[in-house]
Amino acid sequence: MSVKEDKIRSASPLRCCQSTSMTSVTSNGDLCEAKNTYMPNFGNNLQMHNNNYNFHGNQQQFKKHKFPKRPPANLVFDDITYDTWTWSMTRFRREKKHILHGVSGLFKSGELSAIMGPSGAGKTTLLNILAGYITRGSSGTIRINETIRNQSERFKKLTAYIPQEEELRLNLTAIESMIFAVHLKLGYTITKDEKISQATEILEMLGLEECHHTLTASLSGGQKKRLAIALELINNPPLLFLDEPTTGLDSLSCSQCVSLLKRLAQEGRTIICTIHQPSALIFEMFDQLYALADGNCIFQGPVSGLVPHLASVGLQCPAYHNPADFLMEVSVGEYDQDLQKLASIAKGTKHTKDSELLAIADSSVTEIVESTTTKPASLIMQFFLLYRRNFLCTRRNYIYVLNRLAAHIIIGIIFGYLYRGVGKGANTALANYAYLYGTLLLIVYTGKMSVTLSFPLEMRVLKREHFNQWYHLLPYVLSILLLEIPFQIICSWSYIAISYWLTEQPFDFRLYLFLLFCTLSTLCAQAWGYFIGATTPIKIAVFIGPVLACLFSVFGFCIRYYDTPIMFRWMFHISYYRAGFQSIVYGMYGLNRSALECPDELLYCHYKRPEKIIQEMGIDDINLGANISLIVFIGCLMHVLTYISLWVKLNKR
Ligand SMILES: Nc1ncnc2c1ncn2[C@@H]1O[C@H](COP(=O)(O)OP(=O)(O)OP(=O)(O)O)[C@@H](O)[C@H]1O
Repeated sequence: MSVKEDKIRSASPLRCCQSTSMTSVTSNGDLCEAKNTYMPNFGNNLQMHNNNYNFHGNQQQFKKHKFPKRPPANLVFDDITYDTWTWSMTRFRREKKHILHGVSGLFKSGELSAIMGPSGAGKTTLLNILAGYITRGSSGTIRINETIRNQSERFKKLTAYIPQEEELRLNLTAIESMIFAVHLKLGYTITKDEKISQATEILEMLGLEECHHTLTASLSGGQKKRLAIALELINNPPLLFLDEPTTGLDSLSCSQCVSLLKRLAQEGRTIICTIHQPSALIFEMFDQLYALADGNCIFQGPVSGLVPHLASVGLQCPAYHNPADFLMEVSVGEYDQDLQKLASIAKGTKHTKDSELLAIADSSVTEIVESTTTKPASLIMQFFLLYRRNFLCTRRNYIYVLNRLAAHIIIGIIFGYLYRGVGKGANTALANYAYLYGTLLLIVYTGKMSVTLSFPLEMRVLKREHFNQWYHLLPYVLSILLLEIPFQIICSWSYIAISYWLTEQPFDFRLYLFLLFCTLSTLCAQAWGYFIGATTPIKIAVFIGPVLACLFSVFGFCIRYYDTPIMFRWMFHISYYRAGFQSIVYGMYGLNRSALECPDELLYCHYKRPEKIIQEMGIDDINLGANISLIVFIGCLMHVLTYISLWVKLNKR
């Protein structure tokens, strides 16, 4: 190292990080040794990073794509607390847990700010509260410029939140994801060509031009992260929150990601992210630092001020030490420092921050909201876009689709073969009874379980997209249902077509009754599946679904109404399975069906007269209309309950 370089290093405010790597990236993304790039002050360091972390030469693109200028949105928060209740396994009682202890601070527009602290310090919790992603359990005030933030839509329009797991649609390519997002977010405000060129430009700006046609599932961790950012940049929000954007990335992708965020901040956005333990190089790229320990703020200010601040309280950062690591060590108590004291010193600096804030000329929130001329898609357009997107994803996932269809066809052949010809004979009436039960059980299971298991996975993407104002809940739910319902009907009918024919059931109006009740029952089960999937964690959903199906299937098949203990008779009345099954059996053997065939070699056929079956099963006086109403009512009720629970989950966090 030259004497000159040595001098430069010792002049750096982060002089304890002399071990900083000097590697950089060329325009084609290769790692190489940096030449004369280390700058002694933070303003110039940015220059260094801009030179080093050039996303495949997309600097020009960064300049080319101009987002409309929006007024600055500064975020000020005061006395934020967050409490939650936990269950103590040792004391067997609920206990209140204080996670944030009245933290205050300021994040300014045009700056890239980091919330740092050891694991469990409350970083994600604070970020979520500031972003509005968590509302319950917290207190304190959050202001955007001078306006106190509440849960109204206009504040949500100003922010974008990117969770740690990006939660992207894995079956779409990068450009498809962008184009759907552009359509949803910008509606009819710009032409289709403008939308496509905007999507392309943003992707190029973020160094994803090579990945236009790559499925999101195949993107690398860093590319996924950049795609998640690109998707949220479309409507140009002035405030961007990112939860651990660098976690899981290698050092190169990490630097690219932070460098990108820095550039976005320099365009006037307020960018806040949590970060775990950055390298010295990445640490330097942040403008502001907000350090947390045990739910208290122990430092807030420019990154360059950290080492001098710690030194002023007697915590000398050792030479050759990354200040970010040093901060972590202090935060976990390795230097026996009283963290409460650090917290109270940090609180003392708050007044300076307030006066600083007053000095920044603020625009009102209304002005910021009105600074964009774009309007999102209408509800109907949202529905069609989401429907198209789901259709595309389902088509791409054709293995799953084919498996589901094939399973119904194969089981139809197996069941049909096992029970072949049982539909017409008097001596096989009980076997037919078992076939009818098995058929209903199968389509109830497949209808329910296919969505019970897939819906919890949907929830995470739904949460991110809905929170970031991509669409409303109603078009989303309708777009899912109107794709899933026809598919389930096709699957059930494929099974029925094969097994009904093989078992030689009557081909008259009874076929239509059979189809009607099978279809209603499978759709009602599907509605239950959505409800269970939307309200319970996946581990519970996998057994709750089958248990409920088994429980309700007992009524009507294994046990008659009059044999059921009085205390359980209500289950008879609300069981859609019972209603479906009894109606199917009634349709098969009631309604004046003529005598069943009794083979010549048999002297006596107990069920030659079909009404005997329904009399013995105690279903000779059922009301088909009432059963249809019950199944339809329960199906609709479940959809309404699913909608309400989703709404609560998305809006009352
Ligand atoms: N809903 C909750 N119920 C119980 N405890 C919670 C809840 N949310 C957060 N916590 C607790 O609050 C503390 C802070 O959590 P948080 O996720 O904010 O930490 P963090 O600093 O982001 O940690 P990490 O870096 O490991 O992600 C942790 O001890 C966590 O267990």
